[in-house]
Amino acid sequence: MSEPIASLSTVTKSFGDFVAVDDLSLDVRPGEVLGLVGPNGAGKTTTVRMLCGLLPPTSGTVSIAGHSVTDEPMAARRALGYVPDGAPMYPNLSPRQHLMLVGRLHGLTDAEAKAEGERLMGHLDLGDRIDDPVGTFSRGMRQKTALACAILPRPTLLVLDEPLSGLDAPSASMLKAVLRGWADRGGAVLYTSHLLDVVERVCDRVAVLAKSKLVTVGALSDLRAKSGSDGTLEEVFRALTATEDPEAKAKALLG
Ligand SMILES: Nc1ncnc2c1ncn2[C@@H]1O[C@H](COP(=O)(O)OP(=O)(O)OP(=O)(O)O)[C@@H](O)[C@H]1O
Repeated sequence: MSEPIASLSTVTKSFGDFVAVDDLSLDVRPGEVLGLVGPNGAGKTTTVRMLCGLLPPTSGTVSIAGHSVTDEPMAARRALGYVPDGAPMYPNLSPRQHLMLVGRLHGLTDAEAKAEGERLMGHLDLGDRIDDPVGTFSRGMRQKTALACAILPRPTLLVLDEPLSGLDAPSASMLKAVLRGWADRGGAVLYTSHLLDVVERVCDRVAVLAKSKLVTVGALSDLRAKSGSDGTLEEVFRALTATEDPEAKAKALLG
């Protein structure tokens, strides 16, 4: 099997006495969209932040494209495009300024970043807003700008944390096709989401985290076999994470 594009190896992250990610080993393989799912507080964002070099692991190692995220952060970052949840950006800067910054960080010339940035923003229906401050943008517009910044340098690995939130239906459909196309062209995608129907349709493999630990990782058929459920990813997820029936919970909540 070919070398993984990204690896977390026996990674643990503690905040004081609390272990947020416990002894996690996970590979992202070339050509795949890997889904990362789990209940609220399971440790998904903490895992993604460690993978992207934004949070140092307490123990274990993380690498992207063969480069240690802690020892060779610049080389690892050059292989990575990251769209964080909520896409925090510099409010006073325009998409063009963000794209130029990203371009410089990744060794593109300003002319290359300008041309490619304009092309991407045009396809994202934001060509006419490329010089406006992102602080004036809607959530979905910021999300699209963050996506353009992430894919501008054509990274080997795309990491997206809940990327569909805020996108309108056509934009969400386009993004799903982009993820699939990215992987089909030899890149890799780590995709974190609570939208299990989308994860089921887009991802080749799914990693299930619960209570800081990896419950299992595999294709939906593997997860079905492991859970003993023959149903949708949502049903498999409930079985694997021992989540209560939502209807019963809603009844209890309403009293
Ligand atoms: N900086 C921090 N300090 C203390 N605890 C933290 C910190 N960051 C995360 N945690 C804790 O780690 C656990 C995992 O959080 P994380 O954000 O990774 O979960 P998640 O799976 O992304 O959840 P959600 O689906 O709700 O976004 C939570 O209990 C959270 O309170």
